[in-house]
Amino acid sequence: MRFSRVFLIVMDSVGIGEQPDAPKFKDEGANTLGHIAERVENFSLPNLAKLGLGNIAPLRNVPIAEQPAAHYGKMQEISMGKDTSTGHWEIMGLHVSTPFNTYPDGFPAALISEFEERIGRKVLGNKVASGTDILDELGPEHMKTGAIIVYTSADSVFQIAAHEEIVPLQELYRICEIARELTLRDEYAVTRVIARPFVGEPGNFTRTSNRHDYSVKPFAPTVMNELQAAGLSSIALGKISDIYAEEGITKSIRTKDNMDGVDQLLGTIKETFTGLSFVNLVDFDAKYGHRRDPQGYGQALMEFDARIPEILGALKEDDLLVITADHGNDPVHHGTDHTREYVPLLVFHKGIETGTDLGIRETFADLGATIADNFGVPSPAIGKSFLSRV
Ligand SMILES: O=P(O)(O)O[C@H]1O[C@H](CO)[C@@H](O)[C@H]1O
Ligand SMILES: [Mn+2]
Ligand SMILES: [Mn+2]
Repeated sequence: MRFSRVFLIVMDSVGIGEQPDAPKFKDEGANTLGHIAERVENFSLPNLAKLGLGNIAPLRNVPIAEQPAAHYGKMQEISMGKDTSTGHWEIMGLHVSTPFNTYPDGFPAALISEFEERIGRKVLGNKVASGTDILDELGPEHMKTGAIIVYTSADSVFQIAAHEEIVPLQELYRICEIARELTLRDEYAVTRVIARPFVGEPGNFTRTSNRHDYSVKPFAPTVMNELQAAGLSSIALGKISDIYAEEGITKSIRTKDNMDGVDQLLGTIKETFTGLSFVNLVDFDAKYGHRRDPQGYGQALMEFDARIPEILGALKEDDLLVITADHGNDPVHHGTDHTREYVPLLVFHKGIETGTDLGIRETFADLGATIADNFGVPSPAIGKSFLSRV
């Protein structure tokens, strides 16, 4: 069957157990969904369970559906990275075979001093840190001196934190553009610069939704470029337009949080178009995974689960819904970084009587290949379409 519209939900960081190559990433034993299900009291995901989530892997309180309403499986990432860009790019058909540059010891002194000169402010931090811990540590000094906070992580990110009342947003964005320009040079090759504005008082800082990401462009056309070139819609909701650096996108809408992401997706279901509507729900990752907060993560999953009936009810006969993720972020794992995990795959449309097992997909790109197949646009270089099994 061919579908007029594909609705793709990436639950950011909702992994479903370690991949065979997890030890290479120091992620043996990681299991985002599994550990949340074990740890969180009164955990249940009744609607995702009906779709077949419990058929993918054993999850406490998520029963195996006898007649799953969706096709189900899990996907393996083949790219050499476990960051958001790598995961999303692979979903849309790119194999990231050279890992992005990371900066476990902070950025080179030459880069920082050139940056300081260009922006007319000093830099604090310049190290690997959790984005909330570093505010507690350096926020007060930042407020006193006006020096900005620069930090990174296990990902290829140059993150810039500043208080909205000390560095006005427009200035922070300008500073980020300068950082973007400098770090695009081959010698640095940083994937993303991220503005991390915050508000509040020492000891009580909160980050605002004025976060903004400046990503490098995907190194080759993705399935979304092909959709756009074929005159189809490729609608980006939430962080999607940042992740693909506006490439292959016909319309984009930013979102405030997960529930707004679901609202915006429902908004596009009610519109008339042919093509893709693609949302990233980032709260799972940013608010709970990196914060190592299994309770909060569990609640966020349950809140999302509660919206599933609304989404299914709004779909038309020739719509396809796909729910997946981009990497893991096990909130009980060591450190505060992503984890190398399989991602769940749930594929729903109204005509399914009993969902079938799509197995372990060898690459996330099987999804991009399926979308390309459905719309009759050129297939990506990697990935096998599972459209005939849908
Ligand atoms: O600790 P915070 O600031 O949330 O940062 C996290 O968010 C970054 C971008 O997704 C990741 O690389 C990780 O560092
Ligand atoms: Mn992510
Ligand atoms: Mn993350």
